[in-house]
Amino acid sequence: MLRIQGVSKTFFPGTVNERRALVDVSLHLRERDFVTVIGSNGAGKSTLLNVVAGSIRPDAGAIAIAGRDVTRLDDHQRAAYVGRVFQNPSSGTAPHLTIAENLAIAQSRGKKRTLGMAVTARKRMTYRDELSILEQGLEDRLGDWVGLLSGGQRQSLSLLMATFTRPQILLLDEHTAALDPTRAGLVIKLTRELVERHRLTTLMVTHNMEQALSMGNRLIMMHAGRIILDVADEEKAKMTVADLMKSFENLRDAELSDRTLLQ
Ligand SMILES: Nc1ncnc2c1ncn2[C@@H]1O[C@H](COP(=O)(O)OP(=O)(O)OP(=O)(O)O)[C@@H](O)[C@H]1O
Repeated sequence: MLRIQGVSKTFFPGTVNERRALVDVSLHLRERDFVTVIGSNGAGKSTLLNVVAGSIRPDAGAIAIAGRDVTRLDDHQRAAYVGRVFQNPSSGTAPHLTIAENLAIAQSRGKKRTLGMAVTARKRMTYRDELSILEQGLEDRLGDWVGLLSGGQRQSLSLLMATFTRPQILLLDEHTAALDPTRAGLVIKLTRELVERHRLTTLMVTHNMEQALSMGNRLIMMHAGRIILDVADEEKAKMTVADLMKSFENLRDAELSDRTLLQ
């Protein structure tokens, strides 16, 4: 479903600010794989999602979604294939438009902008049905501005919007990190339900080890632009937070000894 082959990305190459964000990364997701992505700050997790979404063009390598090479398509051209939810609840929704208008935009994603953007009575019924899945009463607030919603409600709406057109790939970039634990829990429950219901293939970045272990069928750990751990199925099911912490500690130790060697 998603094939990332030998992808590299360096920001500001050849300058003092050079950052090797991705180094020859290859990753293949089968249909309905749900992969959680962990790693320390600056490991390359968001850049990985950005190159899949098309908002960053890699320096080398190729990306194919559902068998189609999308490497040269920009993010607008990939919108029909990719749904995305960001960390900031404001990023996925338009605050000065109503809930119904936001959903109409989501519905038209990846299609030519036509009269289809109008919110018809029939569409309102569909939106009501879809919103009721969130169990937050938003189905009765179709005409409310999205800016009036709480962070958790906006993030739930973002998730619904990202999955509205049943994308080939769902990208979740720390989408619960800005929420309090109760709201984060609700959004995680909703994530599981929507991924299951629409049989989505998903890449989810998180700093929460428990989330990374309890969600999905596969986990990858990134460090310095590379995938350094890739576990799936039973092997993943057996892993504990302590195992993951140990992997992080080993990395730190290895880095410290590298630095000592360089001195
Ligand atoms: N647009 C950019 N311009 C310059 N450097 C960037 C840009 N985006 C990312 N980087 C750099 O690339 C490296 C990887 O960043 P990235 O945001 O992918 O890491 P991350 O694993 O998502 O980190 P975090 O957990 O802190 O969000 C970092 O060194 C970062 O400073």
